[in-house]
Amino acid sequence: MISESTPLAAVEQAMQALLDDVVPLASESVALGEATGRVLAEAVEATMDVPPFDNSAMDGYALHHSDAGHTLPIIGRVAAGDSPLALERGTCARIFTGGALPEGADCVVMQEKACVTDGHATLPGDVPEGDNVRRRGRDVAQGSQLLGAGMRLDAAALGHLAAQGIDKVQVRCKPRVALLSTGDEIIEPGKPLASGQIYNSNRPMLVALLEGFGADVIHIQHVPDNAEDTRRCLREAALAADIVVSTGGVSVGEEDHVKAALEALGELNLWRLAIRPGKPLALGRLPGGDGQLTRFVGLPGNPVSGYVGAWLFLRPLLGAMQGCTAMAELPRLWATSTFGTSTGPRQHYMRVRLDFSREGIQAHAFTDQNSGVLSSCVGADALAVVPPHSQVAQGDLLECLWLKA
Ligand SMILES: Nc1nc2c(c(=O)[nH]1)N[C@H]1C(S)=C(S)[C@@H](COP(=O)(O)OP(=O)(O)OC[C@H]3O[C@@H](n4cnc5c(N)ncnc54)[C@H](O)[C@@H]3O)O[C@H]1N2
Ligand code: MOO
Repeated sequence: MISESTPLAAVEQAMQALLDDVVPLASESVALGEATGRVLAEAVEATMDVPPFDNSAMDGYALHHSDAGHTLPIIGRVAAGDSPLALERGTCARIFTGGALPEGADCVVMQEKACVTDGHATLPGDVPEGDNVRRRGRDVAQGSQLLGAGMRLDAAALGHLAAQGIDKVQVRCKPRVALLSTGDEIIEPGKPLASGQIYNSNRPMLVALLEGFGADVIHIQHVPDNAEDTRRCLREAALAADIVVSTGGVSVGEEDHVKAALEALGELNLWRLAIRPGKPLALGRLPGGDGQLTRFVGLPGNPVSGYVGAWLFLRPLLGAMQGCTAMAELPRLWATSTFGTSTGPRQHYMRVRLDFSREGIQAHAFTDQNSGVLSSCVGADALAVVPPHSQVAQGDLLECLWLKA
């Protein structure tokens, strides 16, 4: 039984509880145009050479290198898309960038270096074999692995697939996420605020983060601050989702019902972490619709706690469900601190802006690091990790988790 007297858990324990038993979701075939950010479910093998034929890298004249230094008759013309022609020794062909190299030619002289009169080109001497020629298979060799399983498809990877003529890819299904906002004080933007109420800043922020991590946010709901509604909303949310994420209501006050609802409906695996911000994080499982257990991540209500918690916990969980190992950890870099600070028992994830220069990287902390101050996340490049019970002085090296990956 996890209670207020249970010592605060470390991040490593939370990661274990979070990722325990997670297996990648099923896969589906999607059109290449819809595949940005999706994760490959299987490796893709190259079925053809790229480029598929030797071709010219320049607009100019194709010849055999042994004919360099001579004046040659121009016997043909090859634009990109034309079928290749054949060249006899002692002749050359007009060729354009991307045009198929004629049989018998082995180099291209760019037009700026040729002198053309009366259908003849005078070409410079000493043109090496292969000059300005893009060889067949130089980029990709048929039979080689084009992309590995678990790769998140970015712009270059999509281009690489298209160059093979591929128009559909087998990718992991998007994890379906239900997002609940708890709190009687929380009002949606666009509606008037009564006194004591605040706008729901967590919702659009988390939808954007979740979608950026590859999720399909299928269910969004507001949860009133009472035990019965909290149980009902959690139960309903878990039916169709792979993950239920909630914000708020997870601390120790009598208006905080999430932990108790989770314990009543499913299981609480971990509660309260030695981190700042985000101490009252709750991890567990809820009964899903198909007899499976749906993962539950209860983020604290403070917007900065939600923001940091999403990067630290939701990103690796969504990565694991999509079979993407690159999402398991945020990229780390080391930066020189421009500030001093000290920590108590909780590891501090400070929002910093990084300056890159020839001298190295400098980390500037946002002045107010309180977990209610969302402006500390706006424009933050990284989270500087300050371990528990430690001191940081100006000039010290700080480990930073890069948020722009
Ligand atoms: N006696 C104690 N009190 C608190 C403790 C503690 O250990 N002992 N922990 C504090 C810490 S640390 C945090 S973090 C907060 C988190 O509490 P909850 O997760 O229960 O969150 P709420 O109380 O519901 O909300 C906290 C704060 O955030 C605002 N909020 C909530 N949802 C949203 C939203 N969707 N958009 C914008 N702002 C939101 C809410 O109004 C509160 O101001 O508990 C401390 N208390
Ligand atoms: O752990 Mo809480 O997020 O600091 O305010």
